[in-house]
Amino acid sequence: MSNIEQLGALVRTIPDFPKPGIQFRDITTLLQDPWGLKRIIDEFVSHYQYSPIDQIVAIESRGFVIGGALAYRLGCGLVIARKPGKLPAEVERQEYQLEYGSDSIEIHRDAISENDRVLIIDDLLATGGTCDATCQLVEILGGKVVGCGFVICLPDLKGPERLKRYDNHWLIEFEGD
Ligand SMILES: O=P(O)(O)OC[C@H]1O[C@H](OP(=O)(O)OP(=O)(O)O)[C@H](O)[C@@H]1O
Ligand SMILES: Nc1ncnc2[nH]cnc12
Repeated sequence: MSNIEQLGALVRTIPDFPKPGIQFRDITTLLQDPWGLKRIIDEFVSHYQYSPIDQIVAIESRGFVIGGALAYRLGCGLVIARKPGKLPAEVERQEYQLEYGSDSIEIHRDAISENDRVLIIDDLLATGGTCDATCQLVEILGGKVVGCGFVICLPDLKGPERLKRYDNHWLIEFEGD
């Protein structure tokens, strides 16, 4: 088995969560495996180590875990994009549709400076709504999105098409969702 196949085998699939018909790809089982956690961070480091990045924007909530470890390894800053009402200072907000509902995402207005080179990190790319909204927030604040990185992509939900204007990278794919 390749490293990537082994990583995929560490992801747990929960049928009908949080709604009937959704196959929930649960990365907690991957994160709690010492080899798995190190492997995903090392894979991202080797992909992004020569890209000029000022800030990682990590998306709530599982994106925080990966984004935090990666920002430490790449020596860049960490900005958190949060669900509404969680950030204490002035925010910019975008609404978006999810595979299973709608939501909004917020970022502190002073977290991104003009021309900051920003890498967006999340655990999973499904429809791309969450990441697209986050990219828009970064651009409204004057940042440049240099890439979007995910542990998992569900290509059938067309996230890569929605984000085709960006340089997207993911480690594991699950077809048929
Ligand atoms: O590509 P999309 O269709 O936008 O879906 C992907 C998003 O959905 C999940 O988060 P969720 O909204 O479940 O929130 P959580 O991480 O806080 O549990 C996942 O962690 C991504 O952020
Ligand atoms: N199928 C899925 N599994 C885990 N997180 C998701 N976010 C959106 N769709 C998801």
